[in-house]
Amino acid sequence: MRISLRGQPVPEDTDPRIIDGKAIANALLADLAREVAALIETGQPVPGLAVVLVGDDPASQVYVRSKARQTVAVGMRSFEHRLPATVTEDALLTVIDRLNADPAVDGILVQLPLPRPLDAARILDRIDPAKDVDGFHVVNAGRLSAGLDAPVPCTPLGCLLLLRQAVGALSGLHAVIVGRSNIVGKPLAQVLLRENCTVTIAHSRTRDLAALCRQADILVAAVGQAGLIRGDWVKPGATVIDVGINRIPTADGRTRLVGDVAFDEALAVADRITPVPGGVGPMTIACLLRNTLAAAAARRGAAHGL
Ligand SMILES: NC(=O)C1=CN([C@@H]2O[C@H](COP(=O)(O)OP(=O)(O)OC[C@H]3O[C@@H](n4cnc5c(N)ncnc54)[C@H](OP(=O)(O)O)[C@@H]3O)[C@@H](O)[C@H]2O)C=CC1
Ligand SMILES: Nc1nc(=O)c2c([nH]1)NC[C@@H]1CN(c3ccc(C(=O)N[C@@H](CCC(=O)O)C(=O)O)cc3)C=[N+]21
Repeated sequence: MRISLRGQPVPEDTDPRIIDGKAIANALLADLAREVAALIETGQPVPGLAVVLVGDDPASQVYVRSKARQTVAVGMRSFEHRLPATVTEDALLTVIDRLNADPAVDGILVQLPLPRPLDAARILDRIDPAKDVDGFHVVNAGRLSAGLDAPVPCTPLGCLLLLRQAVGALSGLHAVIVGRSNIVGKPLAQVLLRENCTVTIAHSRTRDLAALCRQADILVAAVGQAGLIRGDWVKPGATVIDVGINRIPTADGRTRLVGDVAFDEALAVADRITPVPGGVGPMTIACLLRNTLAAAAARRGAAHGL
């Protein structure tokens, strides 16, 4: 057993190459709780986050519950709106209009994916951009890509904060992002460009993905395919950020969560790597609450220290 400087035994599974997203998220949540308390102490109303869940997708229900619990834990108000999968687009838009007009609501999140045939783009674009804590509104996405002030979508922001801790200065590094969705790949590319990385975005039509990945100083996987990225796709010394969340069956008939990266293989080659679970996932929720506090402070015209 290893012994730390303070004389405490170090658990066998703390490998300094594994980026502890859970611990970094908890530190961010503790900062947020202090900031929320300070805001309330100045006599300002308690910040509030509304989450809209349509349908009964079990994974979405787990996330929404976890978001509500953590919202309350940092001292904010949580409003949950559950609607049946059969809700009409007009009825859903009416709910958004009500939340836009509600002074107790600082942030609005519509959980994705939405059941068919609801048009996600039309619904997201109805959210008041000032309350768009996901940063998915077309105006906010446009502002981010134009280099203007905008809320950074939660998962890309979480990746950035992990990279700053793990790598430090990012300028000049080659980042390869596998995945080009509007919620992860594209906004993360904007964020890393802003950090002066050289950014390559890969997707399902990319030729010789393995050779491309091997050029990456920072390799981000946001695909949704368990173990797609193999150890020999990773450049020695690279930092690997695994955004993927895949539930795979185990031998005993249960399921377990894995990322898009073959973790043990990549750990043997990479300098630093995020695990799944306990990597990007917890950061996503902490960043959602950070964006909510920022929206609340902006709506109140108050400065905040984050
Ligand atoms: N940890 C977290 O907080 C979050 C995790 N996730 C997880 O991240 C993953 C990605 O999510 P999301 O961005 O919404 O997914 P999407 O399904 O919207 O996008 C997946 C992307 O991966 C690309 N792709 C698919 N197959 C391959 C392949 N074989 N080779 C290269 N590229 C491929 C697709 O390419 P093309 O565009 O050509 O189809 C697409 O651009 C999922 O596992 C999701 O659960 C998502 C959000 C938050
Ligand atoms: N409007 C919207 N905004 C989102 O940000 C959004 C969304 N819709 N739809 C779904 C995806 C996915 N997502 C995750 C959040 C937390 C974890 C998370 O906390 N994961 C834990 C494990 C949780 C578990 O055990 O299932 C971890 O990785 O350690 C994962 C994934 C946010 N998303």
